[in-house]
Amino acid sequence: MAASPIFRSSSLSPQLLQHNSSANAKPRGTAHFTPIKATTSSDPATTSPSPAPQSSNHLKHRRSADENIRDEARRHNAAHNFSAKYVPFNADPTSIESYSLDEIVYRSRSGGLLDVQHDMDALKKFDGQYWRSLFDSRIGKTTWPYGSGVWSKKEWVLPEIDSDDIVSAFEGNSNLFWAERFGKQFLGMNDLWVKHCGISHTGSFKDLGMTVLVSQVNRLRKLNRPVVGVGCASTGDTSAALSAYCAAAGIPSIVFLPANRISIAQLVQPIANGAFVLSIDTDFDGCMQLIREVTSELPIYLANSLNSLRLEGQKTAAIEILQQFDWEVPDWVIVPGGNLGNIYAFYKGFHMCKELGLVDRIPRLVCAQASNANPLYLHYKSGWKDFKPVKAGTTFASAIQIGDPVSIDRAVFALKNSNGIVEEATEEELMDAMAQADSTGMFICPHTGVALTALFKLRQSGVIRPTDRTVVVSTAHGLKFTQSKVDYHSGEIKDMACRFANPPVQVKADFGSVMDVLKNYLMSKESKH
Ligand SMILES: Cc1ncc(COP(=O)(O)O)c(C=O)c1O
Ligand SMILES: N[C@@H](CCOP(=O)(O)O)C(=O)O
Repeated sequence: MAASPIFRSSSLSPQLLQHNSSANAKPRGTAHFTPIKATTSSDPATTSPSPAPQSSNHLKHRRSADENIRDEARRHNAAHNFSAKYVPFNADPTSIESYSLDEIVYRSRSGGLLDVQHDMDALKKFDGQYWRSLFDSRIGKTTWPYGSGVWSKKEWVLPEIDSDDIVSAFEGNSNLFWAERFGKQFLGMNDLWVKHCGISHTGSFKDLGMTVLVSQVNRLRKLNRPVVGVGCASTGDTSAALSAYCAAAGIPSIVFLPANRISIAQLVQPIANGAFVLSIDTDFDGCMQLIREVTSELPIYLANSLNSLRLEGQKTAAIEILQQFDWEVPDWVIVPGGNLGNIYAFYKGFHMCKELGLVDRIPRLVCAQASNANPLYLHYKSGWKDFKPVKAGTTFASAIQIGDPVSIDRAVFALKNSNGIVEEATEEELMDAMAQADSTGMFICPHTGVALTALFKLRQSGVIRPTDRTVVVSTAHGLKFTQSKVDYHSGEIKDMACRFANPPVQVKADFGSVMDVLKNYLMSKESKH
């Protein structure tokens, strides 16, 4: 049996303290603040090893009354030799360019994307069974920080951050819902699942990435790095997550929102959490361009998924899916795509599980886009010839109304390496799919409607078979998008039949009238029985 990592003490990874001057190459729209070499009393290397695995199993006793869960974690803190650093995304294997995660850098020297690279050799010292048991042992506990679905995989996420610096709402561990009736009734499928990533602290999967990014910012601020606030451009979910996690940590947040293009529920989230909210008269792509320029000039840390830290948290949803299936691999995973960080995050999570021996294959990935904002779909259909951004049109799936996705290269990589597919959904298709899912007991967002449309199409073409185990990723809570449901069920959408609308019946306040409508209703149900 492989040894527990926490039995082995080692010194702090040299990368953590190294400043790579190459980070100072500064392409337009990126920030490279010079880091100050520093250590804190909370460095992993300065803490003593604990005598048992860092699962919560070894914590037999209740902590004393004057101790909170952070204090308790501090007592159990352990040394290990796992580490991670930034490297250019999909770099040539001979490249030696890398940056410490304590540097403020979003782009490689050539202006390309970055990726967080883990020391896989160190992780591979422990076999797949070890990692499966360790992750399984942490589920459903309140031990800090492992009660979070993200931080229960801490060694694979940010191995070097001190647990004390972590900002978490115990996000993740979201419901993997067996869509029994929807699968049978509409698709003839018996093994269809919906991963409800939107049933989360701020109502979307962004919490998974934001806990990681804001935790690292918390650490950077303790290290006296020049970070005065954290900023993002958003279609509504990134801003909600950023403002909540920053508020929890007492860090200023700044959000750039495209005016009149996000739902009221999403707009009110950062306002309530005390963010500095700029409503800008442009679309998301315009906001994204502005925040990139601003964060290269001011000590504002960039929180969009251009920042590869975010994807380290988001990838844990993939690991969680495998874990929820007791480490059996589904055949398909369908993800709605906008700025395209998440599809890569899923790929990365699945791929790490394969590389570290937890599973022996990865699922095929499907990325689903709204037809009104479909640059990836067009690129796929062109046989991956040259990519052209589009001007994104209005869509009910407003959080993916994005024409120039920052993670296009990551998405193409993920799809090519998972034998993936890209599909698209018209407005009518996505709204019908959402209504059909809701009619079977779900309450999904329009983006999940896009993913379900992709599933309908792939079932119709026979690409996905009736018995294939399929997971649709639901990315946000339906309650954030109630106006779209009101419009649909009122049948008031121009050029849309709203086939599954279920409007309320207006009835007079007298017994006879109520009885009449009820009898009609019951008779219509009986005739369908
Ligand atoms: C609800 C929702 N679904 C899907 C997406 C798409 O994720 P990504 O931008 O990582 O492709 C987003 C954000 O873009 C979102 O907010
Ligand atoms: N849907 C996103 C768009 C920005 O995506 P990000 O993952 O790059 O932050 C949002 O909610 O803002």
